Amino acid sequence: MKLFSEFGLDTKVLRAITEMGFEESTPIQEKTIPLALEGKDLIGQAQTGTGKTAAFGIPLVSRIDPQEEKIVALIMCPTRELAIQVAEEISKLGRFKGIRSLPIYGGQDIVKQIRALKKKPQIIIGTPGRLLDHINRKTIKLDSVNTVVLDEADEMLDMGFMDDIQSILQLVPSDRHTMLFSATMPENIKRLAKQFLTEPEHVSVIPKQVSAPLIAQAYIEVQEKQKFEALCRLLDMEAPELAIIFGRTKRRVDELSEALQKRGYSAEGLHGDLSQNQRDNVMRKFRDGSIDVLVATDVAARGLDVSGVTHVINFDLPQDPESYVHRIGRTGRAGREGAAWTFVTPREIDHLHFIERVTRHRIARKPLPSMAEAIEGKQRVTAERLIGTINDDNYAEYKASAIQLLEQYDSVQLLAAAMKLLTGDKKEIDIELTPEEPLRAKKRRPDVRNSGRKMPGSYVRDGQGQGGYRRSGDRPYSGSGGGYGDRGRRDSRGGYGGGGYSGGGRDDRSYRDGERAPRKYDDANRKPKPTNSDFVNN
Ligand SMILES: Nc1ncnc2c1ncn2[C@@H]1O[C@H](COP(=O)(O)OP(=O)(O)OP(=O)(O)O)[C@@H](O)[C@H]1O
Ligand SMILES: [Mg+2]
Repeated sequence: MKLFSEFGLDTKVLRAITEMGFEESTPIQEKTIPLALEGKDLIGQAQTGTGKTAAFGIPLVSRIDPQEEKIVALIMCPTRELAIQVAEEISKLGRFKGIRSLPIYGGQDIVKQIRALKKKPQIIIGTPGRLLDHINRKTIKLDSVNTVVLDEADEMLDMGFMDDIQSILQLVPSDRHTMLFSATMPENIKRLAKQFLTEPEHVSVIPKQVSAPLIAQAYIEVQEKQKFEALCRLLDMEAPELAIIFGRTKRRVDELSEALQKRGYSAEGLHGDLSQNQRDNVMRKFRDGSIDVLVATDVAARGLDVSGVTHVINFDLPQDPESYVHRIGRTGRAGREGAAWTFVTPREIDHLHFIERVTRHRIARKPLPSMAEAIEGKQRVTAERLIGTINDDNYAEYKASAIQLLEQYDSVQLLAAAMKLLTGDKKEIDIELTPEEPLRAKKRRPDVRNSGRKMPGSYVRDGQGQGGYRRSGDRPYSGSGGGYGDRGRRDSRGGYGGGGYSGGGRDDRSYRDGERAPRKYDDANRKPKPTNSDFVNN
């Protein structure tokens, strides 16, 4: 592994990298940074959570002159949350060099964005729809842009952004430097690359061998009606530090987050029908740990990076294998371990096997956690909280009443009652969710093992990656259950005030969660590929 100090980077950029806690480059960074520093066009593919953002971000900020008063770089992302997150990382990287960057996304007050644009950012990070709005209003001009990055390009095309991306790229001078990152390389991405990239270098670090996965994958077979109880037991047993739970539809996400709250969990929902303010708030709370559970549609499946996410739970099976890989890739990032659990109803087992075949990874079957395991988990966490409070030594004012109580009651009795209170147990509250229909494969799945299809590979970690690029001072994730109240390092990304009203609203396309445009692949040579239309929501 190459150290960042060995790339010959500007000292200010290197300082920023060091302050972010990075020492060693990840494989995609090692390959991409030297090429991009030279201005070579490239197509990058690497597993989830392996630092693709810094792979393009570092050379990007390195090549920009802080004196520049025009927009010289443009980064396009599929979702608003991702635009905000990438902007945050770019701003950290460019901080000491004095680089100005700005996220531009739908749902945020356009007047506020226009005001921010007056501060002359050099880098714009945006979703295609809103970017085009600004271009049409002439509040963003692209004639000085010399670098373009397309992050999650395949997802942007799947969302129907092809026309917007093409219109935008046609406005950027053609002697630019272009970098395209994509999890998969379907024909439409190849075509886009051919049209807009110049002799691109293809940088792919997707190991073929399945070994030493950092994400432990398991599934539980469960009836639709039992899913919620199963979820509560799983959360109790595993005691995640932070968890993301994926539901199939917006209604599902709303019902599920509400139900979890009723049962005493600290959970909130995220989907495309919420206002931008609500979305920003939920993400902020999740990032700073004021909620432990994020319930989301696939809008959160791609790219989101929140440190401390130890668990991903697929409450509903995802539509396709790609979605599965991206969803579970929200954990097990940057050399850390993670756990991914998937609920499968009996009628969906075939679909699960299909996902296993495409991802070339066996998903272990696990039994439904027993009531005893759930209780044990919950009590362990409660005990840890109590002990943590003792260690903090900040409870003197409670001592007098404790002594008084001990005169009247037995100590075990008292402590047991206090623990019951602390667990916040609300098992007695009945919950009923609207059932979702099972996902089923309509016809026999083709064997796609030999289709040459490239999956983003969190499931195919190369064993050596383990810990190879852990941040300095990081503590490895210590198995399930541990560390309640010990949030470890947590990015305090926040501070992105969402505006009120949404302007042009073109981006709304990106948030049709659960009803995304069907994927189109027209490469005659490819083996049949799953498309959403292959599955029936019957
Ligand atoms: N060299 C490094 N050393 C340690 N941590 C790193 C390094 N590079 C990036 N990271 C951290 O790793 C995490 C994942 O990075 P990033 O979000 O860029 O991954 P990604 O490859 O884009 O994943 P996805 O495919 O899910 O979008 C981030 O928290 C980032 O700060
Ligand atoms: Mg990413």
